[in-house]
Amino acid sequence: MWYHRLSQIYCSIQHQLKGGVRHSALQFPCFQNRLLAAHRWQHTALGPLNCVWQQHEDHLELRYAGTVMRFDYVWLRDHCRSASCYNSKTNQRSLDTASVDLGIKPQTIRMNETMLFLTWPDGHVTRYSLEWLLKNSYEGQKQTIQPRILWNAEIYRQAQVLPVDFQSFLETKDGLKEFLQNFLLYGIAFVENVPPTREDTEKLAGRISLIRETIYGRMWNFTSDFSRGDTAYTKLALDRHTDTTYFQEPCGIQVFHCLRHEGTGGRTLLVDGFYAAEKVLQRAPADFDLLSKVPLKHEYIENVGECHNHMIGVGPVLNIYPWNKELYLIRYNNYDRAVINTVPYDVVHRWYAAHRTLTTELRRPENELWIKLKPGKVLFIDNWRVLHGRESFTGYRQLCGCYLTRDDVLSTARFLGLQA
Ligand SMILES: C[N+](C)(C)CCCC[C@H](N)C(=O)O
Ligand SMILES: O=C(O)CCC(=O)C(=O)O
Ligand SMILES: [Fe+2]
Repeated sequence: MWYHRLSQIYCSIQHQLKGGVRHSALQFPCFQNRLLAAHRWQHTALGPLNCVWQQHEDHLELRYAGTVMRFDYVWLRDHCRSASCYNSKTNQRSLDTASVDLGIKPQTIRMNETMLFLTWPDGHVTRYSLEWLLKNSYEGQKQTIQPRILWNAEIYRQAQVLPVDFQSFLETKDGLKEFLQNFLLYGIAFVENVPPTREDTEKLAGRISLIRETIYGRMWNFTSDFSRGDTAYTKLALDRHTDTTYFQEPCGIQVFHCLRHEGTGGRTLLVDGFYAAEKVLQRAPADFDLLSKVPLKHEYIENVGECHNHMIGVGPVLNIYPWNKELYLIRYNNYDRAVINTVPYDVVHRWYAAHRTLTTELRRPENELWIKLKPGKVLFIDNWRVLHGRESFTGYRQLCGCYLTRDDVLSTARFLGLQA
């Protein structure tokens, strides 16, 4: 499962951090059997038996805080945090990994209540805190999933997520943190009382990230003048989609600020793509699997005025981390999807069926959140998760905004202590 409810996540994190479960080796029947193995289980000498370990031919096995972890010896040597192997001022490795013997084994292993000590054949000593190992092991990582609240219109409305005030966003750490927490949980967040100018919108963006300059510029201001060869620059309706699917790395975040609209229509549609994908996973797991495996191209070809652009991005609709199956990016844009020539005809047909299943979920009316963007209210959209669209409109409508680099937004969130 790539998705867990928030409470479960917090629970398991707390559980890990506090080392909630402390077992002795003998409480586990399977451990008794393992005692018969060539290498015997060892445990910490003093106090509660909260950690047991066993030295195998090619790895070290550790049971700590209810988790069985297995560490490759080269890995243990490579991650040594001693002053000569790791520069803790720059947080960079100094050790030349290529100089580590791939058959390396520790000469001695020792442990106290909180630390593991390994002495290597050349006498070098590596120390690890058990908490660090737990946090950084493969087995620990498998359990870590970005906390998210998947939503449909009802869930989002019920949550009554408040917009953050412009001043508080710009001037207080709490305002910024609240905003980012909302953004991470829901994939959308609002700032209100923003002066309706491009400069103030830019100021907002600069508070959390670098602006990602693209073929559309840095800050863009657009209206229905067809100044660019794309439907966005018309009055036509746009079905739900994610942007810049034709980049090798689609833009992480999109910022929208409607500066003016004198006319009718033009409401914004938002749909949580991860919510829809989860429904596909539950109802048709084979479709989910296919959507995560079939690579597709998206393409942007523009030859209007001075603008000559030809972009191609390749990747599946659903992108999941291979180690924990967590969904992290959805690429969905039927306008910009290119010719499918990456898979044979029979797979193509199954892919169309899977795409239909996802589209059905994305189009369920109860999953649609419709809002009218107004001057002063700025919307941030996680373009890797939440799809946007718009109703057709009449009259003069001017939108400004920008794309943000995802790395920088997440970096700001982490700096504020959020899990991102
Ligand atoms: C936001 N802004 C008007 C600058 C760009 C519009 C990009 C539209 C494109 N079809 C896509 O979905 O990526
Ligand atoms: O006009 C709008 O509200 C949004 C258009 C759009 O999808 C875009 O600019 O990416
Ligand atoms: Fe768009």
